[in-house]
Amino acid sequence: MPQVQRVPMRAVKNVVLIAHDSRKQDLLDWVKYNRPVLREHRLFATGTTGALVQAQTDLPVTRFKSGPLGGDQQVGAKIAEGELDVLVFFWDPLEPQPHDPDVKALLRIAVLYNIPTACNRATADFLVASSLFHGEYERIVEDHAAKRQAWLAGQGRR
Ligand SMILES: O=C(CO)COP(=O)(O)O
Repeated sequence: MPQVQRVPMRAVKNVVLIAHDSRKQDLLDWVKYNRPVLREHRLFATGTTGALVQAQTDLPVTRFKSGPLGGDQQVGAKIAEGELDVLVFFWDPLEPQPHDPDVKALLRIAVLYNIPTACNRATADFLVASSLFHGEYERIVEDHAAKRQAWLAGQGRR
């Protein structure tokens, strides 16, 4: 079984924003509403989503290619390299996409690397309100990791 590398956590998160066309307005509304929190982090996006975020907010965004042109695959590769921390991906649940295999691959990689992933506004709201975006998550998780390590040692395991 291949091992997934655990990457050190960053306090300033690298957040990637992606939305399919029918959900772009939803994502833009969410970004505008949460601008005060998001401006404290680094934003990334697929091509068209990123262009819209840049045009409608003053938030700096690092853009990958457009999703259908390989952008989802670029994002997946960055996750595998430990360079992205949070995925906000408002994908379209009603229409098939020409690049559906890329969408599935990206969602798979996000699960594999334990990336907090929001696919709708309710979940995105929970993430942005959570300790993840406010610098507390690292401490909570490190505490948990230390306790688990001690328990494993007590069991004679590593
Ligand atoms: O297709 C996408 C994600 O699968 C999004 O790509 P765009 O941001 O370029 O529209």
